[in-house]
Amino acid sequence: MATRVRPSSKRCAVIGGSGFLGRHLVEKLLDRGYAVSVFDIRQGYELPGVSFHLGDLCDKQALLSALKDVSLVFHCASPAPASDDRGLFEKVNIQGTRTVIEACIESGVQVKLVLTSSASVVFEGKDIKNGSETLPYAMKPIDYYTETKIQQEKLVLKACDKEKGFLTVAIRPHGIFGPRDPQLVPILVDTARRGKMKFIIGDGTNLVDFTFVENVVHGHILAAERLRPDSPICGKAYHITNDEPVRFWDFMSEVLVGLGYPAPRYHLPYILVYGLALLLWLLAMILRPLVSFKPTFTPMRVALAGTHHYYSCDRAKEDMGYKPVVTLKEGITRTVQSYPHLRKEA
Ligand SMILES: NC(=O)C1=CN([C@@H]2O[C@H](COP(=O)(O)OP(=O)(O)OC[C@H]3O[C@@H](n4cnc5c(N)ncnc54)[C@H](O)[C@@H]3O)[C@@H](O)[C@H]2O)C=CC1
Ligand SMILES: CC(C)CCC[C@@H](C)[C@H]1CC[C@H]2C3=C(CC[C@]12C)[C@@]1(C)CCC(=O)C[C@@H]1CC3
Repeated sequence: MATRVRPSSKRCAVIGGSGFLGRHLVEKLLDRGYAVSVFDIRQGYELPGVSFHLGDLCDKQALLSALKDVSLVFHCASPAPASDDRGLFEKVNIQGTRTVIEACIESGVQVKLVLTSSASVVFEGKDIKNGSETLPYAMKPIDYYTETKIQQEKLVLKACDKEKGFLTVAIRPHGIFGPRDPQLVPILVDTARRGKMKFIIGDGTNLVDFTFVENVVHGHILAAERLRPDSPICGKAYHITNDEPVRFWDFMSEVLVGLGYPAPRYHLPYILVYGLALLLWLLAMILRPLVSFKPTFTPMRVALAGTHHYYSCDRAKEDMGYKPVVTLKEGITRTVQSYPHLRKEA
């Protein structure tokens, strides 16, 4: 039988470390003196102190070699939420997460696993105001992404086992934004460039959480460093946001105007746009064998744009001393400045 080596506490692995959040997390971990192994299907960059292991998280052998001598694992890999490939979400988020758990348990004596979940696991397209972690999981998840994020979070929290020395925690961010984000700002600008950002869905007063990426990273590192057998955070989920709910359309307008595009002005009734988005989504499904088109206004995006959904961070404040490190205003300024290539040309 192979001898088990107690891993170095300053070596950690980031699964999905080539992605937007993953790379910000890797950079902060390096600053804090960790040596980092990145496991991802692609290598997005190079950094001193980081070793890359290319592979699919569904492949246990590949994972085991990346997790060698590692005592702390962050799992922030996922297919893009905009995908409609149900099979891929099930394979990566559910089967893949099972494989990650097995690999962690097999790889060491004491391993901590920090999962990036999502506050959307409780969102069903209806208003949520200051929602706490006691809200039940969505009974009717709004898309495959959310459906599989729920299963993923359940698997990770259930696997927490102090006896076996396997400790887990889930971080639930919402609406992550910041430099190098491949989704929010690029999709917004693309929609504006195609002349489709003229309308406000609903009355425009709905409050939403957007979270600057460095605050999400801060929440992950606090959780990792406080995850001990005697800590109250074992096996629990934590909302991590900017703790500054903002009107969805004010946030969008500030980013658009910051990049030189006009803010949306005309109002459309929520129910009308949601109905149209649903119809388009159904059409895209039916016609998929013949033509392939991806509607910009998906039912999920319309629901996110037209309802209140903001979450309480009280549990993270109490159990881990969480406090956002960058304000929303500062986060927006830094984000806008980081996208010179997306500015409207004069
Ligand atoms: N972006 C957002 O607003 C929010 C994101 N999240 C969660 O945060 C996490 C990180 O998201 P982002 O950084 O925005 O996404 P991203 O798409 O930039 O990064 C995901 C990374 O996972 C990797 N990956 C995908 N499938 C893989 C596989 N089978 N094996 C190994 N690596 C694989 C990708 O190559 C990519 O580098 C995800 O779990 C996502 O569900 C949660 C709440 C909000
Ligand atoms: C076309 C416009 C109506 C909206 C453009 C902006 C959107 C692309 C983003 C606004 C809120 C974002 C968001 C996510 C993705 C990008 C947005 C829809 C998530 C779905 C990403 C994954 C999650 O876990 C939850 C996020 C909620 C907010």
